Amino acid sequence: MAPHAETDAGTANGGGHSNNGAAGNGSPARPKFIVNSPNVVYSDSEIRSKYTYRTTMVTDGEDGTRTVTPKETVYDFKLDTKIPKVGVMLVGLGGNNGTTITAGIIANRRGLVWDTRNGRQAANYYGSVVMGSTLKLGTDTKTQQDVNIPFHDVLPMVHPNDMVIGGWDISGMNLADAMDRAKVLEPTLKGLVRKEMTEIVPLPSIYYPDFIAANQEERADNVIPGSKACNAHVEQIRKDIRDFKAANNLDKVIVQWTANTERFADLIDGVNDTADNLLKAIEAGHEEVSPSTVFAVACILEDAPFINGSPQNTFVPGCIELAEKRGAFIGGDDFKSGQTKMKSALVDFMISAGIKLTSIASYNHLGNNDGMNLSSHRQFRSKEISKSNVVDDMVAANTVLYGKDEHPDHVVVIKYIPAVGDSKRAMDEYSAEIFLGGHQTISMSNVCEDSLLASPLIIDLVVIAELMTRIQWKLHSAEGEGAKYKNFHSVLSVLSYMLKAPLTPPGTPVVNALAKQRAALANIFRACVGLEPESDMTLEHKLF
Ligand SMILES: NC(=O)c1ccc[n+]([C@@H]2O[C@H](COP(=O)([O-])OP(=O)(O)OC[C@H]3O[C@@H](n4cnc5c(N)ncnc54)[C@H](O)[C@@H]3O)[C@@H](O)[C@H]2O)c1
Ligand SMILES: O=P([O-])([O-])O[C@@H]1[C@@H](O)[C@H](O)[C@@H](O)[C@H](O)[C@@H]1O
Repeated sequence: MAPHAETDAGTANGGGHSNNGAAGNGSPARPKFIVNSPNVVYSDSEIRSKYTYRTTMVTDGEDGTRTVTPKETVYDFKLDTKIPKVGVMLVGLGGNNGTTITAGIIANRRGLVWDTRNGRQAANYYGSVVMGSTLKLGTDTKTQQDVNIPFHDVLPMVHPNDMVIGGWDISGMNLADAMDRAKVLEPTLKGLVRKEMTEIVPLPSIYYPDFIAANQEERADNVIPGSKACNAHVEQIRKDIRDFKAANNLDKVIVQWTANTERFADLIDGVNDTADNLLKAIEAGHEEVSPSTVFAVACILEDAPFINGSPQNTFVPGCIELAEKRGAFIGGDDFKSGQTKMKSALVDFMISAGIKLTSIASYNHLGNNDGMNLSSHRQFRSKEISKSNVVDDMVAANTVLYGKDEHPDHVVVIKYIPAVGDSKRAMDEYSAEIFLGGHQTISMSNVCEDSLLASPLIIDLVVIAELMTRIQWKLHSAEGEGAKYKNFHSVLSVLSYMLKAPLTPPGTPVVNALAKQRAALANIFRACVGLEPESDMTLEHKLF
């Protein structure tokens, strides 16, 4: 049966139209709700709020006493409500994730419906926290029931249907052929988007063979001359960003690395320890500067937010310092899509329930190109690190179960088995000690369609990173220079919910617990419109 003809945009799940009636054309978006508070002021182009941030400070006295003091800090937030026209440039556009998210946005934008063996399937954005989930706004005054709204409606955000997609790949294959190579999408859907996908050809990219597996060489037919870092590469990438922005009449460009996992770069004083040294190392063609770091530097210099969806240490200290100096935004590392997302939720539940997790055996096999790249040890090592560190904060927080430096055994295994393609098989075993010497073992099999789970995260990372560029803050009591509104720190740790190895501002703690990450996201956005964090205390249902 021929693929169903496209339907009106409004009929597909999740596809829908742009939000707030402002389709990324820079006009102010109509808020989905109005906060009735003296602390929130709306204008044609901004929402300003006064927000009291309440924390608790703990002081341990030398005599062993512990004093706990509530602390209040009053902030002013300013949100630019004009939704810009946003372009997304993917490094690795021709890969499984790149082709899948591109086809997915086309399908949603056009409201496509196609035949599958289970019947008709409408386009949707399931798996995107922004487009597929809700958050509690408050309590209905009449029914006393929770009022939940789409996450996307809490603040004016870019709609993925309005995003313009482009990018680079060392493989010059057009996206229709690359989509076939990826073997992720249903033929009926591919048939409906093939024409548009054929017209998208990745820009040539930089290729330094030593950083990815040798088995990737055969696809490297679309490369910019030069096999190590140089200023010309930085300038070419910057020009590509400017040209893409101009050609599509964009207000902003966000760049994401969804190219192959690189080996870790050695951290070398005098090379990548400071911003100046890193720029000099690139100019000198130092062989320890990776392609992903060159992309990051180019984006920082071009003031295009750069997000690393892979586990390598793109953000060497000099790169972070450069972003801080220039007030550019960066975020990473490594999309948290299936096996690790489940791990961070399960470990959070077990340890916070007082169950002493003693070992995690985390195995998976997959057969896509990512898996082939990871079959090379140095690239696997990057992934092993990001998949292994994801429980550290939860273990360290429970000193009842774990002594100093005590932690569960944790083994990560990834095997490449071409036959299963993108349909990764994850098998995990969690062992734990329970009451009175008992033991609990949880064995889990989790078939993760890798690209269909990871691609919606690309949307979340873009939408939230873009939103963060429109939020500024200052201390309410500040005067003089301090009274100027400032951006959030360059390192967008607010993106951690979508990432395995969250990058945080130097010296600040890493939070991997999934529920905490999501709560931080939701409550920061609530604060921008003067709303208290959702505490889930529901005293109104307990005190009457
Ligand atoms: N579930 C997931 O798919 C998932 C989850 C977490 C992280 N990741 C990471 O995301 C990345 C992409 O995953 P994928 O499944 O799409 O992999 P993929 O191998 O299908 O795609 C990677 C693409 O990057 C291209 N590439 C390699 N080096 C490049 C360079 N220097 N410049 C431009 N393009 C380059 C390759 O040609 C390929 O097309 C991988 O690093 C993977 O580890 C994926
Ligand atoms: O599912 P998850 O743990 O988030 O992460 C995935 C790994 O399990 C898989 O082995 C790897 O190939 C993917 O790139 C991704 O990193």
